[in-house]
Amino acid sequence: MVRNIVVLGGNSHPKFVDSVCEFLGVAPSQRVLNKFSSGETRCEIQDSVRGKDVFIIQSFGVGAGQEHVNDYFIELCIMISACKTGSARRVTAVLPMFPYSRQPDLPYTKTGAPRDTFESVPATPAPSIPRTAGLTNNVDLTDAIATKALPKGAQTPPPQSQSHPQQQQQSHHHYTTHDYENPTLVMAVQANSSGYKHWVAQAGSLVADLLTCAGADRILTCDLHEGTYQGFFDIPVDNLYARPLLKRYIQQNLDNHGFRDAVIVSPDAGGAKRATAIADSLGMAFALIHKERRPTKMTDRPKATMMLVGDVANRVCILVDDLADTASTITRAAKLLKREGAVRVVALLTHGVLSGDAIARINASHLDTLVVTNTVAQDHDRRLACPKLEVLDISPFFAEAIRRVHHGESISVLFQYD
Ligand SMILES: O=P(O)(O)OC[C@H]1O[C@H](OP(=O)(O)OP(=O)(O)O)[C@H](O)[C@@H]1O
Repeated sequence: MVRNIVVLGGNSHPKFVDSVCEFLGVAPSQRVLNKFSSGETRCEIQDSVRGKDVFIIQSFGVGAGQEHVNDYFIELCIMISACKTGSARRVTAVLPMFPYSRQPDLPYTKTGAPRDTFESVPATPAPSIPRTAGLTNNVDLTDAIATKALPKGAQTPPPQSQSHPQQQQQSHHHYTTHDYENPTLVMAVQANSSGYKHWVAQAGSLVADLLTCAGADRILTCDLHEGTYQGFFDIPVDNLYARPLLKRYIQQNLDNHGFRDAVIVSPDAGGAKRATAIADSLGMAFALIHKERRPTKMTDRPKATMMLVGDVANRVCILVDDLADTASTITRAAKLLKREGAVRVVALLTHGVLSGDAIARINASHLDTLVVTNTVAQDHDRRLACPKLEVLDISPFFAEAIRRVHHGESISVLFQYD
């Protein structure tokens, strides 16, 4: 039983909140969290938080519609703010899965360096570039300067009416971060028909700022897509690892196949560090799938091919990654591994977002088993719909981390012998 602590839950993952509270030996505090008919969130904290150490748990899976992630985020901000104005001593936002940390602040080309988004057309005024004369002279200087900024001999971009249909449909498209790999969309982002380079929003920084502005004193989360995202905050961020849980799964469930003969595979270069950490600590082999996007000729458009680095023939493959959203990364990887001779493919992930038709994709894929933790709610219907899905309970880790934060104890010690 932990004293002087308040645990509140948002609407995203009530089972997780109950489970954490059970481990801590406290009851979840009472609150009203619903919506006005206009869709605005209404929050009322019904237990006193004055002078208390408050932990607000909110996760970020996808419910029936894609809009849930943003709804849950606003809920969290409002709850934080309500506790601060209710004189809480400290408010820790507990986000088992952190939204928006996957959106890079600089969109990357998969062929190398970040795209240069610091330049725009028209360019930032400089001595060699004429300044705009103001908004009252009816001259569209945007087009004039854009034309001047084009290299000699280059074609003027087509007028708006002739733009590619895909560009016109962009506002209705449900984006994934894979869109940074889609040459058509990337070209549309880089230079639209008016010659203006679209400014890509720095959503990651904004989300960090919003949580801090709402009044969060501390963040507790797990397996951030980018570990460096912690640096976006000027409050402490504790980033837990699901690694011990995933390792235990490998040791206990793949022993019949001799887990040391299995191969840990990272489905893309971005997750290689995460996957090698597990492979190294279990003394297992490692393989990497590399997405090759370089055109072979100057005139070729970039085309994705997946390349396997490592030997998987006649072996069990364990794909390790932080998350599956549309599940296309792990299903494409599973197909390649089977083609290269893998006897069984198991995917071990921290966050099973599984949005859109991910479940159908997994069911139809070469993947034999998908193991995720419950940082994102995996309801009964989803488990029924996907017989390949297994769920590991990570709530005891969070309960222990909350207890440690409350008592000012070390969090890193949790992973010392990992
Ligand atoms: O289920 P999916 O929709 O395929 O998404 C999952 C993939 O997306 C993320 O990586 P991302 O593609 O953002 O690239 P990175 O790892 O190189 O940052 C994540 O690490 C997975 O690999």
